[in-house]
Amino acid sequence: MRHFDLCVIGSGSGNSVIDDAMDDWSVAMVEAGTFGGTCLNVGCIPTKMYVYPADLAASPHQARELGVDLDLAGVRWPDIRDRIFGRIDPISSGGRDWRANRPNVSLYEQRGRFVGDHELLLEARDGRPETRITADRFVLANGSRPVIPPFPGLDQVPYETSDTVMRLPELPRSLVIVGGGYIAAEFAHVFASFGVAVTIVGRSPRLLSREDEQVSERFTELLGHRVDVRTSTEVQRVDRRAAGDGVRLTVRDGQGTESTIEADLLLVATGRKPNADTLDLATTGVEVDDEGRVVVDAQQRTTASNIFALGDVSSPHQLKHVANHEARVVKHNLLHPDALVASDHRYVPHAVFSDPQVASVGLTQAQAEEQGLDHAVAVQDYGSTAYGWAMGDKDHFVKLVGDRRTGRLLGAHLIGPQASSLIQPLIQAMSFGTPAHEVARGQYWIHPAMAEVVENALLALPSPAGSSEV
Ligand SMILES: Cc1cc2nc3c(=O)[nH]c(=O)nc-3n(C[C@H](O)[C@H](O)[C@H](O)COP(=O)(O)OP(=O)(O)OC[C@H]3O[C@@H](n4cnc5c(N)ncnc54)[C@H](O)[C@@H]3O)c2cc1C
Ligand SMILES: NC(=O)c1ccc[n+]([C@@H]2O[C@H](COP(=O)([O-])OP(=O)(O)OC[C@H]3O[C@@H](n4cnc5c(N)ncnc54)[C@H](O)[C@@H]3O)[C@@H](O)[C@H]2O)c1
Repeated sequence: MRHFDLCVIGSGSGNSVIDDAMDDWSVAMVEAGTFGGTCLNVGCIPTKMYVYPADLAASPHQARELGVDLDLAGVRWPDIRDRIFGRIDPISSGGRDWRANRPNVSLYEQRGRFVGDHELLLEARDGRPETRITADRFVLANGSRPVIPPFPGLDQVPYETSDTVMRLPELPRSLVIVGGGYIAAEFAHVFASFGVAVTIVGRSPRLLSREDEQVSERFTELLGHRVDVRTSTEVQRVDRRAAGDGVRLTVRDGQGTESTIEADLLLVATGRKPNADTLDLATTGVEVDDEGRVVVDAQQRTTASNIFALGDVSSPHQLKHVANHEARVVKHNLLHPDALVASDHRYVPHAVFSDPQVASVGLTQAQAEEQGLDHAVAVQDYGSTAYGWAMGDKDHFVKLVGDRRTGRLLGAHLIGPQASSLIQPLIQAMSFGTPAHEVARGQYWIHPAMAEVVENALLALPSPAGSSEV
């Protein structure tokens, strides 16, 4: 049985753990799926490559209100799809080849599961024989997968998940999406912009229900102008549509009324669960929590010695920037076992790349209230700034929650154009502990850029006595 200094399971963020400083280590990289993991192949990157053309396709509507008549002559789905995967697939295969050819790395393209404390069984696959390996250290970086709810009839009909929907041969005429979170919000924008009749079935009263309530309410309202949004609605069963292909969902709304929704295609977007359960961890001493996540401490150590974990398999955030950060921490801690560092999860931001965009960091207003914090709230409309006038904006805003005592930000919640970029100075302020007033007044803000909406929101928070007004 071959023995390694290090074994990394999962080639997404796990791939970046392997460093030149480990050139004299023998390393096993184990990957059961497409090299590069979720973000590159079926996640962040292809979705955003779809969102950009979707933004273009949706622009005639906004342009019309500003006196510019544009017509959307058409959407060439195969061209959009092939541009995206023509770019991504070679990155995945190039990354795979580069990794496979490193002299100190053995790439096992097989599913791994533990059969002993530090012993992994690699299942036979495509002519590769079943193999066992051992290693001194392991990194569990094997991600998460879509949750498929047990709706009656779902196993009898064809359906898509985010893993498959981006490679469709052609656009459907209609699409029903079950779920009201990130994936539903982003794909609803993409497909609706491309002319598909989209229905979202969400069981919560609002879409993006974990966002600040005001943001989630506004998002639900605005997406509802372009998409048939059914909130507080539960799926009762799923059948094939009577005529031809497609599906029929029987749903029940908040009043208990049953109705049916028919569509060419069904997209299930009801969350992702960690892949910890695929590793047979019972033999290792690695603890898994009630939600199926590998338990890690601040240094990304599991409860078993010399086994680290990172990313979706252990993180409640399920975000690529978090997985990347944790991979840097694990790499450092593998190389410097006597000087361990901790992950910084104080201010984890996220963005939803829909239309409108949503971005958020820190506490919502409701969380600040629940925690009994002495807080102030400022809400600034994009439309109150010069760039907002230029865009004719009537719908979007920046909402800040500030700590009255320290003058620092507790949370920031943006809904509107470029929210994912506009939020960055606010993440920076929170991470470095800069008071809101200092962020606003301690630097120039370019006039009349869109970022003035952030400056004005900061200035709308109460400033500590004696703050500079200059
Ligand atoms: C549609 C979609 C859009 C997203 N958009 C964003 C976004 O815009 N921004 C953002 O921050 N995040 C986004 N995410 C989330 C982000 O993709 C994930 O948080 C991130 O990719 C997780 O990285 P990871 O390294 O933990 O796991 P992965 O990248 O999933 O890597 C895990 C790898 O392990 C392999 N594996 C699993 N089990 C085994 C096993 N037993 N043996 C061998 N190999 C195994 C898998 O095949 C996979 O390749 C999105 C996710 C999805 C699904
Ligand atoms: N822009 C981004 O950063 C981005 C984009 C896409 C995905 N992601 C990551 O991927 C993860 C998965 O995305 P997602 O949208 O699937 O999950 P999500 O957790 O954002 O949303 C899941 C939705 O499904 C609903 N749901 C769950 N079980 C259900 C059931 N049985 N019946 C009906 N509805 C049900 C929930 O109420 C929720 O609205 C996200 O949590 C996020 O971390 C991130």
